[in-house]
Amino acid sequence: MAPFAPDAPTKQPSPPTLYSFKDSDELSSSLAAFVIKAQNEAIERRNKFTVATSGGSLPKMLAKELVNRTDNALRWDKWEIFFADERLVPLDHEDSNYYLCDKEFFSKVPELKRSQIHTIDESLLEDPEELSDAYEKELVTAFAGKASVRNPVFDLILLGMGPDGHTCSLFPGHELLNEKDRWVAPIEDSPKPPAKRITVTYSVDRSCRSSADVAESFFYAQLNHAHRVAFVLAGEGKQEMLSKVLDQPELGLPASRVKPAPPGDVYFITDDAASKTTKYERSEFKL
Ligand SMILES: O=C1O[C@H](COP(=O)(O)O)[C@@H](O)[C@H](O)[C@H]1O
Repeated sequence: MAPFAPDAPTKQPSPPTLYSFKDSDELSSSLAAFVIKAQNEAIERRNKFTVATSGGSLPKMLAKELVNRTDNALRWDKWEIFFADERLVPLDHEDSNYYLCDKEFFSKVPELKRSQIHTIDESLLEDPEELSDAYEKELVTAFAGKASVRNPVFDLILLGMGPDGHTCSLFPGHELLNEKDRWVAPIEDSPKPPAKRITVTYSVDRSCRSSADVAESFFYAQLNHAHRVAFVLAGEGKQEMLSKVLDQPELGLPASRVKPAPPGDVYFITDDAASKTTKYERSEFKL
């Protein structure tokens, strides 16, 4: 399979694809099939699978059909897991996205080693800037093998969306929506507690930092540089905001701004309760 080579910046991102399923069971089994396809393509491409996950309602829906499988479809040894956002609390704190993912998902997969899961550095909790820089470096190092080369492109980014349209820890109207420099940024005034967090940013336009990177003309990362980005949303509580995000992208809500550079794609994988009111066209789920 050809390596990911983002097209010229003049090419427009593809519109989102909406898959809607009758209930949460169907959503979870289709999500598992979607993840396995992304995994298989990534392994064929680079012999590993890099995934960024979120907290909130996602880990439970993700785990439902991924853990305890008996069909050998999952190649856990190839997974490298990162966090699309994280709260600045100890990793065993119940507000931690790692803690939640571990409780719902990782701990149920004995094949997954702790070294495959890239968590924040707990020793830096008192210094959000430092911690955020360290996590960015962690990401760069894991992707490129050395911190001086910077070209992470996630194979899959899994996102949730809050009732205000926030995704990761990117909140409506917040200055971080315009962050063009950092791939991972700290936020200390999150309107949803806890206030201190880090988040992956969009950072699509500024895809290089050093002149060497400029010469290396495709050099892409973050939310808008991934093979696949998937929002996973279930329940009536997501209905109103999903309609706004899909039907009124001009509102510029944080979730609407996720537009991966071609050939990356963005998907909304929902149940019918969440997608009930959107007028956006549903696509037939085929892999
Ligand atoms: O604060 C956060 O919220 C979002 C959405 O959570 P959900 O419970 O509405 O699914 C989540 O995606 C993010 O990781 C988390 O830090």
